[in-house]
Amino acid sequence: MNQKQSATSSLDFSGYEKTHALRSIFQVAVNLELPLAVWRSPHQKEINLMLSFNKVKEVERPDLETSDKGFIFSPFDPKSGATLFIKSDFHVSFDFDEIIQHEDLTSREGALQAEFLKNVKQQLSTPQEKVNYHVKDQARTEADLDYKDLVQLGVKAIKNNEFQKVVPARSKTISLNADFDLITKYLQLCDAYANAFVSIVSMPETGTWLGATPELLLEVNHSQFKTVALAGTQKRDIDKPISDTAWTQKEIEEQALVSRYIINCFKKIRLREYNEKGPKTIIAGNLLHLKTEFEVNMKETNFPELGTVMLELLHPTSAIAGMPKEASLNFIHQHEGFDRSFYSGYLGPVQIEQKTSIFVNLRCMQLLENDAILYAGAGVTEDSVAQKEFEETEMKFNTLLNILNSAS
Ligand SMILES: C=C(O[C@H]1C=CC=C(C(=O)O)[C@@H]1O)C(=O)O
Repeated sequence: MNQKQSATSSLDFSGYEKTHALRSIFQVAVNLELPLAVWRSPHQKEINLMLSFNKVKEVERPDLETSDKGFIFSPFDPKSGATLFIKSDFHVSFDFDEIIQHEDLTSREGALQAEFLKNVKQQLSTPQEKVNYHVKDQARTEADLDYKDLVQLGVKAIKNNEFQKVVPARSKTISLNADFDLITKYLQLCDAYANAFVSIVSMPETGTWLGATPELLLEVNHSQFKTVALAGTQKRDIDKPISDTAWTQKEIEEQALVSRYIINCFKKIRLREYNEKGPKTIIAGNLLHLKTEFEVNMKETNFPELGTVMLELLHPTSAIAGMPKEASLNFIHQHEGFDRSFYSGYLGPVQIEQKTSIFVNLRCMQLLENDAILYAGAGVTEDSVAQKEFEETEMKFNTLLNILNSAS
């Protein structure tokens, strides 16, 4: 029988630089083929590393309220793969220099933890410049249709009244610099994008994904529920105050469609009491977006399972699929021509101190041995110009490329 035991940790990180400790734990987890996630929430300093001493779990229908503590990682399309859950068996929180650990393990997990801790100690005393990460070999699919042609096809379908909006995406493969180090780049992303959710998800089943997303899908913090409608993109001019930003009619409508989608989800469950704030301009690294926030008090509305219900209704939102959902998804499946995999899926920590924060996996890339695949999409409406949407995806790639190409 697997008896639960509360293992006391024998790891002492004092005297080690935070980056070195993070690097050491990451390296040992990968060596032991453990699934792990690293994240830094928007506007926080603290970096979290969570791992499981078990294989990642497949979840058919996430139940956020009754879930174990862990990290959820879901592809865009449920048909392309299951939603995965890394149960938290070990969670280190790098809060400035303080490191907190939580464990509650079975005896098998405890034995693996002992090996893990022993290896981390060894690794801590070894100077290290680079970490390895999980790589999943995969057949690379290149889209048949040129992106601008795909956008034009979308505009034509909109003019034909097939749907109102679609968000076609593309991918781009780049070579990694010979001195690429995942942890160095991760920390640079955290510094550069204070208001993004910056993450690494690495496991044998999915390989390694790195991202800095600006888009919250949903948050449940005690009894407070939040979601946002994020859309409309322009390049940020750092010399200009964001209050001076002007948006075109096309961008205003594109974002309003995402807000309308969220309000329709509330309508479906007869939820009438919500607070709506916005839209306002927000900074997302090198870009600006329009954002409206929606908040619900789950106690006052007597809706304790709102997180789970809304996760099912919201994903994929019209910020990544289109409006109406079914027709735009059909278009994407029929014409996009490549597997989005975990791009525009969702990810985030679940039930950590009664808080769940799930983000849309944007501005992300999948790391291969020597290459990386970047992903980006753009919201297409009746007034879209193909060249502009193409440039927008290039700007979205730059969120990561600016950091990848910077000196380490
Ligand atoms: C689909 C992406 O962004 C979405 C989120 C914000 C703005 C968007 C836009 O303006 O098109 C997209 O809807 C992406 O980054 O790949």
